[in-house]
Amino acid sequence: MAEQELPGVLILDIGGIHGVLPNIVALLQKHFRLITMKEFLENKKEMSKKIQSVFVFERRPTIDQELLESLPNLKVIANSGVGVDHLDLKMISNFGVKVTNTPHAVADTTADIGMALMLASARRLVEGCQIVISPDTKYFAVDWLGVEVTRATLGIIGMGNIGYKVAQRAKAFEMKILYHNRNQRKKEEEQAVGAHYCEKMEDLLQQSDFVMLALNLTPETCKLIGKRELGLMKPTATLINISRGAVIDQDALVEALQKKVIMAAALDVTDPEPLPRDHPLLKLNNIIITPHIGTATVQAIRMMAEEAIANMLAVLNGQPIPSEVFPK
Ligand SMILES: O=CC(=O)O
Repeated sequence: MAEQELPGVLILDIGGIHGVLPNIVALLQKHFRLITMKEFLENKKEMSKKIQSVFVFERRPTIDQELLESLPNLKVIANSGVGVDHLDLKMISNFGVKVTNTPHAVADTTADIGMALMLASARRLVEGCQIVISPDTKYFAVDWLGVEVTRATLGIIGMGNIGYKVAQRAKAFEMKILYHNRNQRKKEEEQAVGAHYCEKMEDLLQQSDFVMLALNLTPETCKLIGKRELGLMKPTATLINISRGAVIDQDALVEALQKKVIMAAALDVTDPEPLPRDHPLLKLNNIIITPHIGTATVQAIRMMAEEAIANMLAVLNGQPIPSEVFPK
């Protein structure tokens, strides 16, 4: 097919820290005529007609009413990543545009970060590194005792693709696995990993040594974990978040960590991202925070692009769409 016949995809500007990575560009270019935001803004009249898809990478470009109004031939917004809380699904669907995501590409890599945070927090890895590089190092391991992950109880809130991958890994650590899902019990997954279903989230919170949040952010799950929920957790427990920052009431978390209501927290996500430098969470020593790197691997980024491309092609060719996301 000649290049000019390929369907147009709007992407971020190439290059720069937030640009689309070159290997992803190469993958997209096999199927699409790529139109950067810069090109689009410089020549809106011509470009707007060509654009049939938008490739959303790291939550950009921002999809607002103005952009949708300027793209008359837009058919699909392909989000690279599973969480679509940054997209107004209802508004987009009112424009007759479909939204897709990449739930399969992100599951292993995000579960790995969940395990990494759990292990790093339990075994105080970050403090350990700091001791080693500190000029007045004292190598007294007894001053830095951690807790064991092996055979501890893990409570997973949100047994979707990612939660299940966490459970598979936890099984290898001989953990007792509890899970809570707001809507659906997952009997097959339960059996495969030997997990126990907690109909009430409260039961999971009370029994777990590690609570891992792996659920979507929706209006219903916003601030799901607040003062009351933190108060139900064991004082020796750790809260791990690989979902979205806003599922935790962060003020309540600060207080719980300051007052040792729970032992520690390990977060890959916060609200906002990044946190302001003077945020109280950054002043605590019983917390680990990473900069939303759940899917930041060479392999995952590539798989997300492949999954997004498959979604876009399916929509444009009128075929069954592998991962469509619907407004609630
Ligand atoms: O945050 C990562 C994702 O939504 O996949």
